[in-house]
Amino acid sequence: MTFTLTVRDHMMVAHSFSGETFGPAQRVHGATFIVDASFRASELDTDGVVIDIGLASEALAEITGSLTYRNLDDEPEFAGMNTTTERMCQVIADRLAERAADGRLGSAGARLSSIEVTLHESHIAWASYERSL
Ligand SMILES: Nc1nc2c(c(=O)[nH]1)N=C([C@H](O)[C@H](O)COP(=O)(O)OP(=O)(O)OP(=O)(O)O)CN2
Repeated sequence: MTFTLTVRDHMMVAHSFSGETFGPAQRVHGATFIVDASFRASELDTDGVVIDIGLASEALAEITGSLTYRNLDDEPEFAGMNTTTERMCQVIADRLAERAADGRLGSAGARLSSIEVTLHESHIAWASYERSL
């Protein structure tokens, strides 16, 4: 039995990719992603929630806020990395997992079984990454 709570945010970034696969996207281009973060747990807490929506929204907003309006090519942490939709799902999920581990998601952090992040890059394409906690 698994319960899921999902919150949504968005972010706007610029980036370029390395590799012939990407054609014109090897040049710097912009992307506006809708970002969905899903928190999963097998049990609800005594309030009947997986995680408080406000807490989950704040955590996601902190992360998207730290990335938005940036050219990811200029960010040292992404040096040598293609910041694809898939990769950015992993980056955001890992940052949420850090927050679960260090207590910033409150008591939910200890109950969560996994976090899944989905980035919608357009109405026809999206990617997801799920990691266990
Ligand atoms: N698996 C992924 N493929 C691509 C990603 C990605 O993040 N993951 N990103 C891009 C580009 O950033 C952009 O979103 C689309 O660029 P575009 O050149 O339009 O790419 P398309 O594959 O849609 O079209 P082409 O026919 O290759 O130009 C690209 N791929």
